[in-house]
This record gives sequence, structure tokens and C-alpha cells, in this order.
Amino acid sequence: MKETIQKRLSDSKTARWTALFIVSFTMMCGYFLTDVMSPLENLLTTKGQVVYFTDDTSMPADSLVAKVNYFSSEEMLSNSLLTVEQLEEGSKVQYYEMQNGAQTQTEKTISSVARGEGWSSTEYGFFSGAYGLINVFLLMLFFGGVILDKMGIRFTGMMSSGLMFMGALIKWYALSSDFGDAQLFGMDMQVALASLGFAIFGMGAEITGITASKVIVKWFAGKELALAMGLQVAMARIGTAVALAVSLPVARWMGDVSYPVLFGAILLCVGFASYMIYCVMDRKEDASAAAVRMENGETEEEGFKLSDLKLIFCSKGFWLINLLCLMFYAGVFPFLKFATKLMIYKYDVPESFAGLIPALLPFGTILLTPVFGSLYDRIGRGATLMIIGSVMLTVVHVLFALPVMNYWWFAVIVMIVLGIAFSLVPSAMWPSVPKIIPMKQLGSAYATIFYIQNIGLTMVPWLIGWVIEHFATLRNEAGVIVGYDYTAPMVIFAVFGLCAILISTLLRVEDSKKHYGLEEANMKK
Ligand SMILES: C[C@H](NC(=O)[C@@H](N)CCCCN)C(=O)O
Repeated sequence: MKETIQKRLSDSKTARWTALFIVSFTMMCGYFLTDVMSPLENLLTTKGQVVYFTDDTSMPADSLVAKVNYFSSEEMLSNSLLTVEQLEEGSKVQYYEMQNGAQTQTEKTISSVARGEGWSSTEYGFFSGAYGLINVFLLMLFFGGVILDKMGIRFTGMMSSGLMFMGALIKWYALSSDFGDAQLFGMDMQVALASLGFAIFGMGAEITGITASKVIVKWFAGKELALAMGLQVAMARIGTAVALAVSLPVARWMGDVSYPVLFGAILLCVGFASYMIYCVMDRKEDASAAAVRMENGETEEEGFKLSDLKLIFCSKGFWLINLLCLMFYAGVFPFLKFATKLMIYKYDVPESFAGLIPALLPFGTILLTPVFGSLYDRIGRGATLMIIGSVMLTVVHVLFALPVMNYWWFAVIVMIVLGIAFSLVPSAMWPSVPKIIPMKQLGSAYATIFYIQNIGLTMVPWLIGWVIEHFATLRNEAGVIVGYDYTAPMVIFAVFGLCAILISTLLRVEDSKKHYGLEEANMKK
């Protein structure tokens, strides 16, 4: 009689890569929404209408109208006098400007007009950091990990992707509404409500993140684990890259900052539906795994107990990964929130293209993260890759802090180096966690790492927003903002890089003592 050997569904290449693709798609939608506001910092922090010209310059409508009025009164050209209502695509404007003591006449054509929200840099920083607010202060990420280990992948993923969608809708509602001078929690109503939506979204996004990590370990342990994690991160980065590249053009085209967010909310609805499809696969995988266990006479792994957390918290290697994650990511994700405006004011990049330079960073990682992941699978050297990535992060921020080399091409090169660093560390760090912590506690382990990381994702934008407002904003005698000096914020980012170097070195030392296997290949030969 022919003996049939039971196989798990995850033993099928097609099945496990399909599962990976579906879950990564949901994550990608989340990453899109996370960064969709970053290129809009300049628009959000400008009051009233902003006029964009065909030569890729822009100007607040009020100052344009003042200039046109000045021109008209000087020249008595009443036919060229514009009012705010007449600012529309295709209109030509002419005005005089004083440059170096001489009067120059300028004629420009309007390409689009969008509504600025008049937020301060501190408000923008608060809003950007609100992503981690509920995760950090209500410990929701920590509980999310426990829910994941107790309730399982299907329940937790549906819950978290639903939360992302809900948060996105609140954020969109806040940005598309005019609340006048209304206040909420002692803050401008729009800022407060948009931040609340972002906080709910962030809770969902982070819990989806730990769920996705557990899904990948479930399907890929002992197989192409780091490559799979790398590909998941790569797909997530597509979300970030597209957000950075298209957000401002969409806002300009539609005339309002809320439209890119609406687009993100629609994407998240699709992401929610795709996770439902994954749940069907997950159920089948569990059934096939149970059948394999039965055939081999194995019993089901003991479930997660709260007391298991002790094991996680007593591991020094685990804490070093936590701290590395905190410092490294504090130097990248919060930086992205401010990078577009940095390009405009430090590197003199026209606003229309300014989002494209930070977008190079995630675009670069799309290719490199799976490459480095596969390298780690085959030859190991995980701890070393983390050290190299941390050194590159520090160098990049020091270069951005320098008051010299303010050329756009220089910013492009530095951003590409940051992209390499941002591929090296995640591709080595995330697959290293299962080498330190067993599968059973993995949900809680990833949740704790994300929790600590979220402290940085919350507080660093607050700090940087405040530093920009108080130490980097340059004003003229009349108090009008004339530019920004980014030295202080970039030095802060460089300090995070230095800490990451120190911690990754300590991790390598700890690995050689405890033999976690961080320098060894993941794939079993
Ligand atoms: C996989 C990893 N994800 C995270 O670190 C998330 N906690 C942060 C998500 C923030 C999204 N802008 C990564 O993206 O490398």
C-alpha cells in the first residue's frame, strides 16, 4: 500500500508566497497612509490658499495678491489686478519684486491653487507623532501583542486592519472639514481630530505589523525567512515611496490636502478585504499543520501564558534589539516627516519635486531589503550588517547637518546612502528576533520591540517640530518666516545614529557570548 505523507500547506512554495503577498499588500496600504502627509508639511504650515506656478515655484496667495496690488497701483494697470477669487489654473500674474535693491518685473502662470491649513511647526510635529500616541500611552501595542499570542493571527489581523481603516476615515474627515476657531483638548480642532484619527490608525498599523511578522515566521520558519521578511518590508516601502511621490501632486491637483488621505482610506478598505482572503489560507494552514502533527504523533504546542513574558524580558539580547530599533528608526521614520521641507529650504528644490528626493529612500530599499535579506539567509553576518547600517545612518545625518554642500544632487546622493542603511538594518534585525525568542512568545516580542520603537516615533517628531519652531525658523524684523536652518534638528538625528552604532556593537558582543546565531545563515542546508 502506498503511504501518503501529510504536508503542511506552507510546504507549498506557491501557497506560502501567496500568503506573504496578501499580508504584505495590507501592510503596504498602511504604510501609504502613514507617510501620506509628509510631503504636505509646507502646505499644512501655510495659512490660506497657496498658489503654484508653472515654473515650479509657489507662494501664499495673500503675498501674491499684495504684490499684484502693489504692481497695479505702481503702474496703474488695473486690468492685471487679481483678487483671491480669480486665482485659478492658467491665470497670468504680473508683479514687481525688490531684489538686491533693484526692482524686477515678473510674470508667471498659475498651475494650481491649494488650500493651506495654517498649522504651526509644533502642531505639525504633534500630529506626526500622534501615530504612536495610543500605542505608547495606553500601552495598546503591548496588549496587541498579548491579544495576538492569545487570540491568534486571524482575529488580530482583522481587528487591526479594521482599526487602520477607521483611523484613516477620521483623519480624512478632520482634514476635509473647516472647524473655524473651534478647539478640542485645548488644541485647534482640526489638528486634534486629525491627530486622534492618526493615533487610531497607528494603533491598527502597528498591531498589523506584528501580526504580519508572526504570519511570516509561521509560513517561512526554516525556509526563506529573511528573504520573506525583506520582501514584506520592500512592499511596505512601496507604500511609503508612492505616498512621498504622489501626495503633493494629488493635493495640488485636487486643491486640498485631504484628497491623498481619502485615497489612502480607500486603499485601506481594499487591504482589509485582502486580509479576509488571507484568513482563509491561514485556516487551511492550521488544519494541515494539525494533520501533520497527528500523523507524527505530536501534540499541539503549549499555548501562550502571560508568565512566558518573563523569558522575553530577561534576555539581554532582546533588550539590545529593542534599543537598536528605537534609535535606528528614530533616525529614519521621523526624519522622513520633515525631509520634504528640508529639501525645499536647505537644498533649494522646487516644492513640486521636493517629495521625490525623500521618496528615493524607500524606493531604494524596495530592491535592497530583499537582497540583504537573502544574503543574511545564505551567509549570515546579521549583527555585522546592523553595525554597518548604523554607521551609514550617522554619516548621512552629519552630512545633512553640514552648512555646506547645499546642492540638490548632494541631497540625492546622501538620500541613496540612507536608503542602503535603511535596507541593511531592517533586513538583518527583524529576522534576528526569532533567533533570540521562541515562536510561542514571538507576538509579544515583536509587540514589545514595536512598543519601544513607537516611543521614538511619537516623541521624536514632537521634539523636532518644537526644535524647528524655536531654533531653526528664520524670521525677518517683521516676524515673517523667511527660511529655516536645519543644523540643530539634523544634529539630533545624528545622535540617534551614534547610539545605534554603540548598541549594535554591544549586540554583536552579546551574540558571541550567548550564541544566538546572529552571524549564522538562516537557511538550513
Ligand atoms: C517592519 C518595520 N516596521 C516597523 O518598524 C513599524 N513598527 C513601523 C511602521 C512605521 C511606518 N512608517 C519596518 O518598516 O522596517
